[in-house]
Amino acid sequence: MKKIGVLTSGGDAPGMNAAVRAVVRKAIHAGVEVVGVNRGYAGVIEGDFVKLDKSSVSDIIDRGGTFLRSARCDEFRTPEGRAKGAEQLRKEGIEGLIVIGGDGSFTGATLLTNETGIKTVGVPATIDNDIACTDDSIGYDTAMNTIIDAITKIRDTASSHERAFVIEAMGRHAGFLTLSAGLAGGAEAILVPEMKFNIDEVCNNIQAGYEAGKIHAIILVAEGVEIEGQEFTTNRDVNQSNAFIIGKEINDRTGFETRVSILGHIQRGGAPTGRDRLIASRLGAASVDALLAGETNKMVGIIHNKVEISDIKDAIEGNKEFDEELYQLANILSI
Ligand SMILES: Nc1ncnc2c1ncn2[C@@H]1O[C@H](COP(=O)(O)OP(=O)(O)O)[C@@H](O)[C@H]1O
Ligand SMILES: O=P(O)(O)OC[C@H]1O[C@](O)(COP(=O)(O)O)[C@@H](O)[C@@H]1O
Ligand SMILES: [Mg+2]
Repeated sequence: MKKIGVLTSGGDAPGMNAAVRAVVRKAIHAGVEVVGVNRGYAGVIEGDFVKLDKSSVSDIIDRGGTFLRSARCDEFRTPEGRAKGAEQLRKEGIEGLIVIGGDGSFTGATLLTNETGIKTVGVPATIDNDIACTDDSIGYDTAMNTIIDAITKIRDTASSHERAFVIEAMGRHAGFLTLSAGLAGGAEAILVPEMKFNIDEVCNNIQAGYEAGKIHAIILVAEGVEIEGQEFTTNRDVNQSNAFIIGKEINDRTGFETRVSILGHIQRGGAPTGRDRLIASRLGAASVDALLAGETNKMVGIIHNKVEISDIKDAIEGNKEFDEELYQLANILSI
């Protein structure tokens, strides 16, 4: 392989830049040319390419977002869009493509490979950490720390005013981010889509804490939680968020005056943590190794602190196991 492409796709995640940097420098080290694709699959279809050399990735290891920019591209969901994309890649001489993104981006990658023969390797990057075949995805650790920081700040004002706060965290349909941030942030209650909850029980626990002298209560809620009788909503329409319904219940049933805080896209930004820079560097480099070894339809991940290569199909379709033990521990420690 003489020339490879790299793109970032789907929701951006802190550490994507560090991953692109690793791809570029590892490939050049191996004597391979690298082309950056701007704006994910939209750039593939439009042929929006930029040649990347070692210096073009200087000063980005510490920057949030993605300098290649990202997109959600509907045209790539069609076979015609992907055929157009493959034509652009071939015209540019790109023989293999590294896709840094989430499950949706990987679905696009595997369809591109199966339909057109363009080789692809995925690098997991999403704050949601909802991808199987890797313990962590790039961006998750930074987002977790952003949420913890928000909890700490909100707890200050919650205590001053003796209030309860329902804080909504991202994660689409998954509660991984909420669980880890809620445990590490010391939330009084953690509500995630993977675990059924009883609003009476949640309110009783909060009320018991209030009566025992607690002057704050933090209820961390994943955006994907479902409440019986309510339709699934995400924070794209904050006014529909289930966090408001939960907040009203808590306000009305406990002695706590309650406020709701939707953290939103603040969770996607900021300088990546050391841990995210490390896994981004390791996975970016490993994706180049995999592509140059002739692999395709694969994803590189980190399992038990070792880089592992998996079939991308397993990463997309595999159910990432929710850690119920950790959830139980969080409940015990919160009371
Ligand atoms: N089923 C699909 N078929 C083809 N392409 C897809 C599919 N799902 C997602 N994609 C492509 O990947 C992009 C990113 O996916 P998305 O789900 O938005 O984010 P993420 O990759 O972070 O999960 C989409 O905008 C689309 O271009
Ligand atoms: O930025 P958008 O398009 O509003 O999407 C919000 C969604 O993207 C995320 O921040 C990240 O999800 P992906 O990594 O799968 O794109 C989700 O947590 C959230 O539900
Ligand atoms: Mg996704």
